[in-house]
Amino acid sequence: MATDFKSIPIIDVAPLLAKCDDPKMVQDPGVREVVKQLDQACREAGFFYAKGHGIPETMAKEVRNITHKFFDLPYEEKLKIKMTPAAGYRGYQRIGENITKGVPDMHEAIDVGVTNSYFMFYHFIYIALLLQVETSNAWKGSLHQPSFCSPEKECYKELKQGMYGALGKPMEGCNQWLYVTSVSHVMDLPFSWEYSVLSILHLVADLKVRLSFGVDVLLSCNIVFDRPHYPPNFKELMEEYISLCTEVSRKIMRGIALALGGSPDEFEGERGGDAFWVMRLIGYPGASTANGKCPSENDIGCGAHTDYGLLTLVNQDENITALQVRNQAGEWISAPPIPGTFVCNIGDMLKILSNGLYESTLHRVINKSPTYRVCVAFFYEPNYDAAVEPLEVCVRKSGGTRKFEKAVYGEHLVSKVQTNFVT
Ligand SMILES: O=C(O)CCC(=O)C(=O)O
Ligand SMILES: [Fe+2]
Repeated sequence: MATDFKSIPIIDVAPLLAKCDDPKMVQDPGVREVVKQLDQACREAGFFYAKGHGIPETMAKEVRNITHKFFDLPYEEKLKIKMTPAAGYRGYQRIGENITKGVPDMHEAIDVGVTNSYFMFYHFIYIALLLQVETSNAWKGSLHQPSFCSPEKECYKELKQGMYGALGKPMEGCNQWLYVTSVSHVMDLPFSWEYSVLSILHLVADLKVRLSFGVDVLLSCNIVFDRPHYPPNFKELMEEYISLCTEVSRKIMRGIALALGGSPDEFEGERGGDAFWVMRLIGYPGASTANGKCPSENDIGCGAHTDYGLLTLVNQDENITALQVRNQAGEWISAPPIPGTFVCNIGDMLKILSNGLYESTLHRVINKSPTYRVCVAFFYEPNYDAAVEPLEVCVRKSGGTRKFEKAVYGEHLVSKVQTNFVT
């Protein structure tokens, strides 16, 4: 339950992170202190700054810099990976395309995926499959929405076709990111024989598909083949960043499990052992003071909302205060950037699991500065098919009444994504 907090606490999570896979972690005085602070912050604000998380500030900054570079690309380039329902809600959303409570948000965004180590292998399989297509008409349909997913780690964690049946269907799709398939993109990368050979093979496969199926397939091939020019080294950086954020989140969640009075692995196994995650790069244009107009409360970068899952790590641009968190009295409390920290907040699923002991607090973004602001938000979620309900220990602690029905995380995500996205 949120209170009338006036500022957001800063927690040094280093002692927790150092010991959190130690079977004796519960007895460690450093861990206990962090757990106590987490409990207070999650009860009172639902928000805290995490310092001592171990992800170097140089890396966090590089991630933001590269995000700036992506949004600096010409609009036509960014549109090449436009987000659509058919693409499993992955890709680029232009300004105003994200909707919060019926109002278009003044931000642009991309949900990012990056190539994993099986990248080359998948590509060769892909090419081989494409070269076979002319022999089977059945491939026509699947080419429109490729039935095998791209070899990326997903912006939304990868959901393979059929993985969760009807529940997973809306989020299936290839992340429209870092598909190193066009010569133009290859030119952006340091020279490598592998990429060059791959690129030529892709072109051959593409040509063969076009000859076989004509214009209809040509369109879908363009979706696959025509990628924007990405800033170089994006892949390696994001891959590493995502894996570090996943690990930091898992460890903080072990502390939060203790804070709720559970065992450290409360959010593992069927609840979060295969945690879904989403990485969202967001760009908020600077407030325009042109034609004498003052930046107003109407220029909402992102309308008041709660996050959907367990824990969010927000990596925000330096020197611009734009994120605001609502306290119980309805006041908006600023969460200015503090170098070396993540702003962390709990999501709807943790609110349910904690039986309301912890709040998923409303927050919003208003960029009143004239400078373009980026934020890289990493959302750590339960397993996609997790049935989430209040933990017994939390029901007991909160007077014995269950305050929430069981919710399936994937359903919650899909309903949110579908209402937040305008086609
Ligand atoms: O831009 C920010 O600081 C936060 C963005 C946010 O709240 C979100 O994407 O859920
Ligand atoms: Fe949020």
